[in-house]
Amino acid sequence: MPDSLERLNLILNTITDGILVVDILGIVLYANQAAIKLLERKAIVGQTLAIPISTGSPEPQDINLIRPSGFAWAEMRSVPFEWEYTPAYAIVLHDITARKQAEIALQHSEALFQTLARLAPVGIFKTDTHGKFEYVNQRWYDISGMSADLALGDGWVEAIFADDRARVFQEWDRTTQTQTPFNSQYRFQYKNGPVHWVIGRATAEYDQNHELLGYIGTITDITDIKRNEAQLRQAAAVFETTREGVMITDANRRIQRVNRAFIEITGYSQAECLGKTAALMRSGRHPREFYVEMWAQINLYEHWQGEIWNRRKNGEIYPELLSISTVKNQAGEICNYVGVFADISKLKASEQELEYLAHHDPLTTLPNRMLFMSRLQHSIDQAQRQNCQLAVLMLDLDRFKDVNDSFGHLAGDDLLQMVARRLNSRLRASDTVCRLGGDEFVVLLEELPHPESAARIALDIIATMNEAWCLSTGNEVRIGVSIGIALFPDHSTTAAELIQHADTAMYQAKNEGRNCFKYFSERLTHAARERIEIEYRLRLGIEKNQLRVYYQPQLEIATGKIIGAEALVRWQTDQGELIPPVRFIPIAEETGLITLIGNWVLKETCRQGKQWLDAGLPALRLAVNVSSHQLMHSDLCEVVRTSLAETGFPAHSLELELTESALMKREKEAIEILNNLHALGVHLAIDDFGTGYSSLAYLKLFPLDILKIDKSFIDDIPMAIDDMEITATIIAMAKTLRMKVIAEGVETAEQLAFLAERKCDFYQGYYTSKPLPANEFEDFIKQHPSSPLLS
Ligand SMILES: Nc1nc2c(ncn2[C@@H]2O[C@H](COP(=O)(O)O[C@H]3[C@@H](O)[C@H](n4cnc5c(=O)[nH]c(N)nc54)O[C@@H]3COP(=O)(O)O)[C@@H](O)[C@H]2O)c(=O)[nH]1
Repeated sequence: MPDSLERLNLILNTITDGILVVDILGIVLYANQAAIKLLERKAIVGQTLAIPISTGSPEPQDINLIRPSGFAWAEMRSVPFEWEYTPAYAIVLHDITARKQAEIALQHSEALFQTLARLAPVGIFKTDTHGKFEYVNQRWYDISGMSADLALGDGWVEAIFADDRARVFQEWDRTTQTQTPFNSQYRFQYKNGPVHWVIGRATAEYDQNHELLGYIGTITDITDIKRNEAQLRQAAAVFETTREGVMITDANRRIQRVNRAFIEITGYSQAECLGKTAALMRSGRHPREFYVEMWAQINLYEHWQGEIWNRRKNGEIYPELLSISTVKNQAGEICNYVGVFADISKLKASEQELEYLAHHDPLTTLPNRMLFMSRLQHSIDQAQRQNCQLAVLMLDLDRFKDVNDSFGHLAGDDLLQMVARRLNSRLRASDTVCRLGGDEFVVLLEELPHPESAARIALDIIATMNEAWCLSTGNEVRIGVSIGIALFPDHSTTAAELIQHADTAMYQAKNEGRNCFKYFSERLTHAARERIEIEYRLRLGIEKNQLRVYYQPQLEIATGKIIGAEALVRWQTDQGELIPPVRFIPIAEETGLITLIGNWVLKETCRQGKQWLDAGLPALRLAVNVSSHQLMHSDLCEVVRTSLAETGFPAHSLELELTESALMKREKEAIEILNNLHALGVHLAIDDFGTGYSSLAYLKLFPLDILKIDKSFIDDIPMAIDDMEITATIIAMAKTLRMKVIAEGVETAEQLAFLAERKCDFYQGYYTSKPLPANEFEDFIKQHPSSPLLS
């Protein structure tokens, strides 16, 4: 390199721009240090360059340089000139890489901003230092309703909802004055367009020198959130203020939330329920199957509604009308169950109240006609199934009108209430008393033992009504009652007809002079009156000591010896009439008088027996009848024990005759009583054998000594082969059981001969003697110490 070039090179190497000399083919002829550095090539002279060496214009041109370390930018100027006599170009390369990169970054950032501003879900605005809008994005327009050109400057103010404008200005002013961030909720509405709630945020923007450039802000549309908030507030208000209890559970039915009404109804606090299941309130009134079915329905139909009994915290059980619904998540899975319920205890109570009012007489609170008819129908159905009798008694008060007319309706009402109370107190709990209206009452008697029993109750009612009545006015009055009686099934089998017949009978009673009863049929009225009269007279007769004991001899068939007698009661009236037991024993059994009579007969027989023993008569066994009522409703053992003790009659000389039906009524109790009696030493006989359903096995259960063949089997011997076979069988059976056998009602020698042939042990009957008064029986024994018949 010549000196001049050397010096030029030294100079050019001090320049920061790259200097190149290239020939017209682009081969580098010279490069200064700055060019070598810029192009990042060491041995560049002699090489070609991939740059436009001649632009044809002296104007600078930005070119892109490809370097090992990457792209670079240079501003290139090229000037043609002659280098060592050869045409060439002098090229100056000014490194503008940093500026270019900044420009590109700015372009990218601008593009990015535009994209973000376009896609952003928020409205974006930019203002100058005075708050005048310089830019808004599309979303800002969507929210505000105002186009960008109108919003610029102060135009945006028009888009603020009128009511919020003053407040927004205030807050914006504060932001500009204090240069603190703006953050406010307000509304946009432009020209009656839709209202949009927004959260507006803005912050000041500064340059590198901390000079205020303006403000950049966003508006976020929160209209939906506000709407949801409002709906949630409404739902929360409904949840908390509704009178229905609400319970929300998770998918595992664990309680998550309850409302105030729930707490008030159940008594459980929120904390006491959380995490528990609704089983907390189970009443125990529903079987397990009820809940299984309920949940099956919820799972199938996603809903269940029904009435359910639950238990409050204080233990009270109450009815609820409950709806349970499922709540599902977006995946369709159940995430909650919601139970809404109303406490319907008051509703139920008023329903019951209405039900009560519909079926009861408000004055007396007695059942009314409607309820009576339904109970009567029910009783008829039951009586039909159980083959029972029942009676309807129609009652009409006598002289009630006089009380009303004389003392006023209030006194009349007072009397009716008292009548209702007295009727109720006199009747059994199973009987139904109802008021039909006015002074008419009707009574239903169930499980009537005997048709005449109704008459007895009617008489009791009449007596009760005839007692004095003290009105609230202070007056004492007397009334009567006429009663008509109709019987099921004798008079009718339908409810309506029974009422009608009882009504007819009641009018007949009224026509017959009032204060009396009448059956629907004359025959029954007559029979009932007769029985009632007998009952009345029997009571008197007992008091007046009119009962007698007759003795019918019992003989040993093989020897003809008198071995004892059956004691049989008789009732001898003052007039000397001898009333047979068949006429009064059934009535005595019905009324319970039988116990009185039976106990008397027992004691009298023991007394007489002892007297005969003391008088030197042969030892005889005296048999006394015991009725089923006596067996079950009195302390028979004690009565027997005291009778024996008080009279001194030996127990082994006493025999008690019990009927099959009496033993079969209450088997277990009967066995115990008989065992106790047997332990006393008395003999026990089963009376009327063959008329009931006794079996061999059954007889074995009782400690019986003697079996008495019923008269009905003896009557037709020797004509009735069947009866003879039965009698023979009974005798054989008794022998198997090691029991003695006695036949009753023996009236003929043929009957006796048959019994003797069949080895029957004893007999009694008119063939030898009718039942005799004690003195005659004594004579009989003395005259007939033994019978020569079979000897
Ligand atoms: N609980 C009580 N029941 C008693 C008592 N006294 C009697 N009765 C029962 O009354 C029914 C009728 O008794 P009665 O009219 O005394 O008749 C008895 C005999 O007189 C009668 N009899 C005896 N032999 C003959 C006969 O040859 N012919 C005939 N036509 N009648 C005859 O049988 C009756 C005895 O019956 P039973 O007791 O089954 O041995 C009767 O059921 C008595 O039981 C009493 O004090 N308490």
